[in-house]
Amino acid sequence: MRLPIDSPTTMTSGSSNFLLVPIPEYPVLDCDPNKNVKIVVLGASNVGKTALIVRFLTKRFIGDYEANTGALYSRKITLDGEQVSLQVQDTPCVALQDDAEGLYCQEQINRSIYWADGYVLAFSITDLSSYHTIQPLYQHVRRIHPTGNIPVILVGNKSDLLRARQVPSHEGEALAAELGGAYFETSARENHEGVHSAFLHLCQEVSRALGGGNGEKRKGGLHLARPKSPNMQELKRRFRQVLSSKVKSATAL
Ligand SMILES: Nc1nc2c(ncn2[C@@H]2O[C@H](COP(=O)(O)OP(=O)(O)OP(=O)(O)O)[C@@H](O)[C@H]2O)c(=O)[nH]1
Repeated sequence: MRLPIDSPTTMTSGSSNFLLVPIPEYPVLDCDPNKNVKIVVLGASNVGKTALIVRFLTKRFIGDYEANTGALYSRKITLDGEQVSLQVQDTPCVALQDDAEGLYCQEQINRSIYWADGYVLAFSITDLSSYHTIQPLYQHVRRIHPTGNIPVILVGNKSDLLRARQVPSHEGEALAAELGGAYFETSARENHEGVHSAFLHLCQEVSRALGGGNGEKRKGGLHLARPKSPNMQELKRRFRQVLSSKVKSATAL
């Protein structure tokens, strides 16, 4: 999902909840690379990748959507008492190929995988097929980073939709153990704390990896341009568009 951004305004229109959320951008150029945590959120369509990011960064849930084209968000956060520059890359969805072995994965996503230091692999507990994309997705990440530790968490989102559950918790836990990461069940819709704990855990893992010997090793391979993302101008343009259409419809009433 891609969101309209850059205004502190909350708007509601009809049945849809249209929340315009400011997510501040910070320059990261002056930052010690070891204090620059880069995370990418990956998963199948509609699992809540954008909702998770927005929940983590703004504590809010938004409910109006547009297919995600891959926004990059920057924040300063405090990790273990230290200021760290955090970048979170949202991505378009990945999908399994017909043989269910390989993945349809846009080049833009490959660049993001290469660029990132930590990985949120997200599925929806209400969508078994989204769970089935995780293993091939992890293999794909592994092909791009064949050596070293890969800080990763597995997130089973939409835990508020218990009646529609298709993936039992123990399957999530088992898969996470196989991938070497922690498992979190979250509801971006209903609960900030769960989402926050999940992202914070990953940030800490990345921060440790960057600070340690392994981090130094990986850093050598990670000096490349940050992935393309819609820039703030584009997001501002969209925000203005949305705002003016809301004003027009309000005037018409
Ligand atoms: N009930 C419920 N709905 C959620 C939750 N998280 C996201 N959604 C809804 O799921 C839909 C998809 O959310 P997105 O954040 O756009 O998902 P995405 O993975 O970014 O989707 P793509 O752009 O297709 O890749 C939206 O209708 C959200 O409102 C959740 O925790 N619970």
